[in-house]
Amino acid sequence: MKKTFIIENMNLYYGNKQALININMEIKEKEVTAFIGPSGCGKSSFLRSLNRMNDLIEDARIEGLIKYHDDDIYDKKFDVISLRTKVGMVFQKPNPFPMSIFDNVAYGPRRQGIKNKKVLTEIVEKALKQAALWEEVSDRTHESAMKLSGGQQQRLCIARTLAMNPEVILMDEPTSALDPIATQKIEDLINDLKKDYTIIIVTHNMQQAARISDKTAFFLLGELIEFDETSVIFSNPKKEQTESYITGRFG
Ligand SMILES: Nc1ncnc2c1ncn2[C@@H]1O[C@H](COP(=O)(O)OP(=O)(O)OP(=O)(O)O)[C@@H](O)[C@H]1O
Repeated sequence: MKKTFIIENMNLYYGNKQALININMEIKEKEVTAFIGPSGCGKSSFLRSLNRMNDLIEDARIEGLIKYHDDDIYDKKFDVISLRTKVGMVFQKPNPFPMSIFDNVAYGPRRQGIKNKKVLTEIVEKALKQAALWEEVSDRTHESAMKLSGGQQQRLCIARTLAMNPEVILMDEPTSALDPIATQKIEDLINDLKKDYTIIIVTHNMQQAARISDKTAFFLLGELIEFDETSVIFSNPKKEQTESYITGRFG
């Protein structure tokens, strides 16, 4: 399988504080990769560095190499806008825009210059179907997205990302604000989407990582302790710290 990201000797600092220490990792195409580890270990910081969302944090600084396919994404000439189109992101708290369901999903394509109503309608319908939301909203796409339930809002945010035709979807604890039924819908959706997309998910929920991911990366205090097939991490980890974490001895 092709490599989507190659990360070499990567360090991340917030001012003087080092949050990630010498990370080396390869992320493969069309796999689900889960990042696990105790609070503050750097999972979200690492996720955000993959589409340069850390650029928005004033004193964040990155050293080392992050390659997306053949390109160094921190190269001065690299096009960050196109990176964020290809590498979309879904956040912990559903964050629909205060506008209609349709306009939420059409927002990105419109900003890319698509104005034709028929084309936009097709994009919106396809994205809502892919996000397993269409059946619930097909008769009210003109209504405010704020009226949807939390789980529906999160699937809408996934549809909004899909409408940009990404290759990778980064998810930062996408179910932590949801109830178990809404969580299961998102997990089913991730399972479906991995046929076509590369998915990287930060989760606090180890059962969730075990259920949905192909590979799992365990982080501790800014270091990548172990990265392997999910079945290996959860049944036969090589490092003692991983074993302690997955058996609930800390974190
Ligand atoms: N904007 C920021 N400015 C300064 N320090 C930050 C910032 N964001 C994160 N940090 C610090 O970097 C370290 C890693 O944080 P990060 O949020 O990446 O960890 P995490 O594993 O995702 O934690 P959690 O699971 O609690 O979200 C922490 O010590 C945190 O305090």
